[in-house]
Amino acid sequence: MPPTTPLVASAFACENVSVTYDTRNGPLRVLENVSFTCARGEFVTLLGPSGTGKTTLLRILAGLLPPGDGSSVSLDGEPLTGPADGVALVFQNYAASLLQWRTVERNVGLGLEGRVGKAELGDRVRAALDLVGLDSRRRDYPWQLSGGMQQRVQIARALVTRPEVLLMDEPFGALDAMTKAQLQDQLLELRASTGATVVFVTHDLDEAAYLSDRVMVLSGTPASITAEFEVDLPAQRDQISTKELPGYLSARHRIHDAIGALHA
Ligand SMILES: Nc1ncnc2c1ncn2[C@@H]1O[C@H](COP(=O)(O)OP(=O)(O)OP(=O)(O)O)[C@@H](O)[C@H]1O
Repeated sequence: MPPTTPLVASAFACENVSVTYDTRNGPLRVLENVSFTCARGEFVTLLGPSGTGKTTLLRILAGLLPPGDGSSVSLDGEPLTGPADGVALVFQNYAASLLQWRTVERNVGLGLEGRVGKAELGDRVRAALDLVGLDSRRRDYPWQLSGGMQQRVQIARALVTRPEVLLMDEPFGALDAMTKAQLQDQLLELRASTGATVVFVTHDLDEAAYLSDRVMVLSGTPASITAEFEVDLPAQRDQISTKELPGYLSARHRIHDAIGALHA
């Protein structure tokens, strides 16, 4: 019998990821036997109380932190041994992530400088800025932009590398509700047009229900995945009508119950 091939290949496969930090007060076990796979093109959200290890897990997926002994993490079937090509990170703190003395276009082009010719660099930077609606502001400096615009610059900087995977750590956490909703929709459009895999960290359960294909709740000390479910919604989402669908309400309830159970 021929070997069975999965319908959708895994982007990430994590097995028994455990992390212990050395701290002044001795070893701190943060993650314990975290195992999951994430399919290519999937939008997976990590949710959980502050300090449970969501950023730690994202840093492992980014290849910035080695998984502990006995753990394995692979990307597209290859063991992850460091930062991989095709993986981009977006942080919550856009102001600290952008170089304030460089123009918007020179911030966006940073990761490509010296790697592609000048003409290609210019074209790709403009295309990325166009995707986030900021081409007209390319000669401005970050400090001349609103918070939402600065976050879009950070997203453009990730997109310019044409990532297959976007790792996003509370990217909209510091934004007002309207800007947040706009950027959520832009992210869904970008993801639909690029087919990128997204691993997204948030504290916002509405955001998790609206954006995700799957939600994983991380909790405990040390933390593990204590709840996980699919979000049953059409790929095309809308801030008003999607939030009236039974699939959205049910996802919201389930996340609420999973988080609520943590405080019981
Ligand atoms: N480099 C480090 N050295 C020592 N301890 C660390 C380090 N990085 C994180 N920690 C600790 O590990 C735990 C998990 O931190 P992490 O930032 O991964 O949590 P989080 O779930 O992302 O938190 P939040 O939701 O507040 O951003 C915390 O107790 C934190 O203090």
